[in-house]
Amino acid sequence: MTELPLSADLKSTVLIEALPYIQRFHGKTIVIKYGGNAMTDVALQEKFARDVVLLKLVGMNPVVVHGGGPQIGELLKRVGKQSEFIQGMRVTDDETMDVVEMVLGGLVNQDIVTLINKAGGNAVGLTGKDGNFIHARKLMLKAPDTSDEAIDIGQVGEVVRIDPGIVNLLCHQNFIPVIAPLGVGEQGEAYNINADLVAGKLAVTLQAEKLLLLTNTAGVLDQAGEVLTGLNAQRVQALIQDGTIRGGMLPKVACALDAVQNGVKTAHIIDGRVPHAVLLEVLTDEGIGTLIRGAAANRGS
Ligand SMILES: Nc1ncnc2c1ncn2[C@@H]1O[C@H](COP(=O)(O)OP(=O)(O)O)[C@@H](O)[C@H]1O
Ligand SMILES: CC(=O)N[C@@H](CCC(=O)OP(=O)(O)O)C(=O)O
Repeated sequence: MTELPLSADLKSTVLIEALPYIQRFHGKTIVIKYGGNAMTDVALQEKFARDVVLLKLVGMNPVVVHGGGPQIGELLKRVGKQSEFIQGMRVTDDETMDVVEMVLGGLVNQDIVTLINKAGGNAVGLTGKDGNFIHARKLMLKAPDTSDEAIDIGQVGEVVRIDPGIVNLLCHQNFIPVIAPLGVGEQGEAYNINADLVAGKLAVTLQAEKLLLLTNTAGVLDQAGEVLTGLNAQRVQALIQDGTIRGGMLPKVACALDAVQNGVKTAHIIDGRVPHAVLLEVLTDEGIGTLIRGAAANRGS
C-alpha cells in the first residue's frame, strides 16, 4: 500500500505533540514488558526496537523485560513435549526448564538485544541470574476451589526481591537493559518466572513512571470483545470472578494492579500488534489499550 505524504502542517503538529511528554518523562524510567505473542512479526519488532531507542535518546530510561512463551512452546514441540499451563503459568519440569533457560536467556534475549543495537541503541541482555539480581522462590499455586491446597507446578518461581543496582548502573551508563524473566533461588537454582510478574516487580523496585505491557490483544476486552479503556481494582476483581479475564491475562492485570498500588504512576496493557505502540502510548495524546488505575490516574498521563 502506498502511503500518502503528510502535509508539513500535519507533520509538525504530530511532532510537537510529543514535546510535553518528552518534558514530563525526561529522566523517568519506563518498564516495557515485551510479550512473546507481540514479538512474532519482524517488521513490528524493528519498529518496537526503534521506539525504545527513541525513548532513550530523548532522555528517558526504557527497561525492557521480555517474555517468550510461544517461542518456548515451539521448541518444546520440536523435542516432543507439550506445553501445559495452570492459572497462566507454565508447568515446568527439569527438561522444560532447560528449554526455558535456552529460549529466554539465549535466543529471545539476544534477538531483542541485536534488534535494539541495529536500531542504534546500546542494549545489554541479562537474566535475573546475572549479578544475582532477581531473587526468587518456588511458587505454589492455590487451588481455586479449596483455600489451603497447593498445586506444585515445578521449577516456577515468584519474585522475592529485586536488587536494582545492575539495572540502575546500566541505565546511568546509557545502556538499555533487556531482561529475561529468570530468577535465582537461595541455593543458586534457576526459576522460570512469568515475565509480566517480573516486569511488575521491577517497575515497583525502580519506582517507574510507567509500566507498559505489550501483548497480542487490543487491551483487556469485555465479554463483547470491546476494549476496556480504564480499570480499577474492584472492576478487575469482578471481571476475574465472572471469567472475562482469564489465562495469560490474569498475571498481566494482577501485576499491573500491584504496580500502581505500590508507587508506579500508570500501568497500561497495550496492543503490541499496532506499529509503534510504545511511541503512541508514551509520546502522544492518544492513549491506547487499557489503563490500570491506582488511586488517581488520568487517561493521557
Ligand atoms: N479479558 C481478556 N482480554 C484480552 N485477552 C484476554 C482476556 N482474557 C484472557 N485473555 C487472553 O490473554 C492473552 C494474553 O496473554 P498471553 O498469551 O500470556 O500474552 P503475552 O505472551 O503477551 O504475555 C490474550 O491473547 C487472550 O487470549
Ligand atoms: C512461569 C511461566 O509461565 N513462565 C513463562 C515465561 C515466559 C513468559 O512469560 O512469556 P510471555 O510473556 O510471552 O507469556 C513461560 O514459561 O512461558
